[in-house]
Amino acid sequence: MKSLQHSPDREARSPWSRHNDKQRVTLSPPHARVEGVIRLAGSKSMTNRALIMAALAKGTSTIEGILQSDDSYWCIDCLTRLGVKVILEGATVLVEGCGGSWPIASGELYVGAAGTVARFLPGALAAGEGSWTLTGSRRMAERPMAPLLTALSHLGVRLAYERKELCLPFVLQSSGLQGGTVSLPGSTSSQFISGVLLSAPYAKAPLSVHIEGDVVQRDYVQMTLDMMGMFGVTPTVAEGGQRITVPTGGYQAGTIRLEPDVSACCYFWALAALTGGRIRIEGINRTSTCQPDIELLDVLDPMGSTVIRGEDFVEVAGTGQLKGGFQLSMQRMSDQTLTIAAMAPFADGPITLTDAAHIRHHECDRIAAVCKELRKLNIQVEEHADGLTVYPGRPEPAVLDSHDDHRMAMALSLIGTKVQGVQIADPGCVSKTCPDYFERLSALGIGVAYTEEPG
Ligand SMILES: O=C(O)C1=C[C@@H](OP(=O)(O)O)[C@@H](O)[C@H](O)C1
Ligand SMILES: C=C(OP(=O)(O)O)C(=O)O
Repeated sequence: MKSLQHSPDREARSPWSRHNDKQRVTLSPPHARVEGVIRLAGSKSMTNRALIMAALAKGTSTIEGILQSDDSYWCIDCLTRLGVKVILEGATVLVEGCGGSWPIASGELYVGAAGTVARFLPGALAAGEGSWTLTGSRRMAERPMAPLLTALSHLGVRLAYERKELCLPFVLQSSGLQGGTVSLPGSTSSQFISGVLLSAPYAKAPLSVHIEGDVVQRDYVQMTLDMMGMFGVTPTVAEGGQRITVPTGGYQAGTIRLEPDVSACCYFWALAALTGGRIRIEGINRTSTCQPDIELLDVLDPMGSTVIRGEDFVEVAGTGQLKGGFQLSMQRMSDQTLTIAAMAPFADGPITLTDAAHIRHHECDRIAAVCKELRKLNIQVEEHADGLTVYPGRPEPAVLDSHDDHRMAMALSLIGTKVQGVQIADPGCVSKTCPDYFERLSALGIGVAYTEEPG
């Protein structure tokens, strides 16, 4: 096989990762209708928010139903290196909070490829006193950090960059956060805003966050506010959501149960829609969840699937024939751009996805990457600055590059559930958020065969 253009950064794979000895996975369509009732691990976004707030809180918190993946591993690893006791019992963690004062006030912290850790930890560190070096994966060192770091320096944090200004790696030195007002944009990532908000209860005076302009995936900011409430802090939202003021006082420990990861659920609902199968996912309530990717259901429905929203489950049943011929803004659920792009060749009309320019700064340039891989399957695609148009077609077998991106691998694998001979390089990358993805596909009747790395 031709060598991969994007050699994976295996250092960012955690002990919770699997299949890093596999060069490729070959997928095959199922022999029978895909049917199943499944329960997935906790949301990545909720897990890392809960871990960080529990670590800052006063007292011991119990977090039930966490995700065990690379992103949460590196979060726990950083907190442990800061001297916080994190005890894992199955999918429950007990976190002995430090009350805002980190027991180990220096050292090196590696955030892996996790945007949530890279963007949430600096503020949390700055809430206490100390000097730490933050490093991350090759890609994380390229991903934007500037608005967050500029805001933190306005709040009194000192930052010294080791390679490139306003990027990882850097040394962060803090003697506590000032209060007052800080302005920052959310047009590249909502995580900058969440990162400042999570630290704000530890500022020396009330902190008011002024958001400049639109926020991509704004619902993740709401998730941050909702979860701050679970740890006893209630921010005030004004000016149509553009100003958020956080009282001082810090978090109180608590016991919380996390929802399943809806972003991962979406691949299984998409699988049902694509193959004419039926997948019920338990533990999720369509109306109460704070995870924005739930809106994929509102796309699968008009695309021709039946969506049943129960009290504690969501079920999708597909007909196997998808409707296309529409344009859709992905601003609120941009992590699902790749999922819809992978389904689109099987629809009966072109699908245009827009308002997702910021996903060029995710685990890879997702717009360029998905266009490139769809073209390898001989699918007609147009790349736009903020999205893409995918035309109906018959995908041909090909070896696809996952670009060291879990969502590229998970979304492109869906094509292999319809077409024989689709191969995905570096299947291990799914461990960023869903280490057991291929085992779950296999349990649902999809053919999953691995090719080992040579030598
Ligand atoms: O706050 C969060 O947990 C997330 C916010 C979003 O990032 P951006 O706002 O950077 O797009 C999303 O893509 C990511 O998977 C999780
Ligand atoms: C963009 C993503 O992750 P991160 O938290 O690293 O930004 C993602 O999971 O799709």
